[in-house]
Amino acid sequence: MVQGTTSDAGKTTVVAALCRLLHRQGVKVVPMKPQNMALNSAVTADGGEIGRAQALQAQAAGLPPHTDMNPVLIKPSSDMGAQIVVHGKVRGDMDARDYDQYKTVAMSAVLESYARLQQQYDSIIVEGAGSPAEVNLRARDIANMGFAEVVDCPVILVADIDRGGVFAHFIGTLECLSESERNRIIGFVINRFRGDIRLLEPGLEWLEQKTGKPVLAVLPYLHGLMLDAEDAIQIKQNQTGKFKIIVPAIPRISNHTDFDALRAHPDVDLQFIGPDHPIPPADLIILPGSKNTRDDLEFLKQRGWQTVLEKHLRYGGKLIGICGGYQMLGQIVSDPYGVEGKVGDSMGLGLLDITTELTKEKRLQEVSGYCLFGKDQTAKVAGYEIHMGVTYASSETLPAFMINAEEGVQEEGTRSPDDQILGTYLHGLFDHPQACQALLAWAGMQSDTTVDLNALREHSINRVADACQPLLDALQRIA
Ligand SMILES: NC(=O)CC[C@H](N)C(=O)O
Repeated sequence: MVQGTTSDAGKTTVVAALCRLLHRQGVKVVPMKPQNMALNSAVTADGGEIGRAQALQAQAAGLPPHTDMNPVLIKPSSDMGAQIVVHGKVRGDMDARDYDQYKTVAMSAVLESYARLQQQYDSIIVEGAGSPAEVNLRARDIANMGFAEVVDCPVILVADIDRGGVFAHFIGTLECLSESERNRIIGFVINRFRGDIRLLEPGLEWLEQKTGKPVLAVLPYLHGLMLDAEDAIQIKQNQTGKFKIIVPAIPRISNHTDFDALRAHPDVDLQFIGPDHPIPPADLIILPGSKNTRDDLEFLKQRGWQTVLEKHLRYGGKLIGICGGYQMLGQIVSDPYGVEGKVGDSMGLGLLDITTELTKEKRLQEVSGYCLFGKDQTAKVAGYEIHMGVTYASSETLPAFMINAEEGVQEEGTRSPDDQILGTYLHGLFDHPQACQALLAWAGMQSDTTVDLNALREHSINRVADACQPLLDALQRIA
C-alpha cells in the first residue's frame, strides 16, 4: 500500500507507475483506492463511477476501470455534506458525522472489493488517502492504516520534497502511528526531487539511522506530466497560446480534467478564474461541470459573471457549458427532491432555451458519436455522462452532437439558434483530437495542430514508470 505524508505527495502517480511497471513485466496487477474524496470521476465498465485517478491507474495496469478499484467515492457537494458512492452507485447524501458512523458499512464494501480483486489478480497496489497521521480520523478508518491493518499489507510512505519538510513529515507521521502501524512501513519514498543528490544524501542517512527504515527511492521532479488530477486544479496553466479560453473556478467544479486537452494545446491560453481574480476578455468562455449546480449558479451571479457573459456574447465571443455548466445556461434549474441541497427552483442565466430538473437517478454512461457542427460534420467525439439532471430543449435550438447512447443513436446537447452558445452533458468532450479541433474551430480558432490527450497520458504514464524503476527494484529486493 502506498500512503503519503500529505495530500498530493504523489501517491496516485507512484501507484500508476508501479502498475505500469508490473504490467510491463506481465504481472496481473490492479490498482485500488479504498476511499477517495474527489469530484473528478470516471464511468466504469460495470456501469458505475470511480475517481478519475483510479481510472488512470487502471489504464497504467492495462485494464478497463472497475468499481472495485475505488469502492467508496465521496463527492462533496457543500462544506459539510457529500454524495456517497459505494461500488459505483449513489448511496445518499451524508454530512461528515453521518459518514463517520457509516464507515463500518463502507469498510465491508471495501473488503468485499478487495476480496474480489485478490481472486482475480496477482498483485494489488493500494493507494491511501490524505495521510495516515490524521489521528482524529483513525477510529473506523478505511482509507489508510485502518485498511492496512485489516488486510495486513506492507506500506510505503511518500513525501513531496518540493514542498519541503520531508524529514519532519516522515518522523512526524511515524510518531502519530501505533507500534504495529509503524512496523508495517517498510520504507520511504522521496518524490519530486531536483538538485544535487549528494546534498540530500546526509539527510537520507540520518533518516535511515533514526528510524531504522530504508529510503527506497528518490524520484525526480518530472516536468510537463499530463495525468488526470484527483481533485485539485493545477494552478499552473498553459499560457503560451494566442487563443484565450477562460473557465470560472466555481467552488464545486467537477471533472475539471475536461480541460486537460486544452491545457496541453500549444495554441491555447487556458485560465481558470478564481473568485478574487479580475475576469479578462476571452475568445471562448467555458462553464464547467458542478456538483452543486444551483449554488454555483448563485456564486457566478454574485460575482458578476452574468454581465460578463452577456457582454462576451455581444462582442461575438463563444460560450460552452459542460454538464452543470450546461444546466446553468438555461432558463430554470429545479431540484424538486433536494438532491443537491434545498428543494426549489433557480433562475438560470437565460442564455439557452432549455430547462433542467434534477432527478433522483444518476445517469452514468460512456458515449461516442460525432459533432453536428463544423465544415463536414464528421468529426468524432467521445465522452462520458455523469449527472442527475435531465434537460429539455426548445424546438428553436440546434443539437450539438449525435451520439450512441443507452437508448440508441440520438442527438445530444444544445446550440443556440445563432450558434454562439453550445451546451452538452459530455465530459471529456475535448479528449478526442477530432472533437477538440472541431470545437476550437467552432469557437473561432484557426489552427491545424491537434492534441491527442490519450497519447499524452500514455507518454506520461511511461515516463513516471521509468522514473519509478529503482523503487520497484528496491521493493522486489525486499520481497
Ligand atoms: N457533473 C456535473 O456537472 C453534474 C451536474 C449536476 N450536478 C447533475 O448532477 O446533474
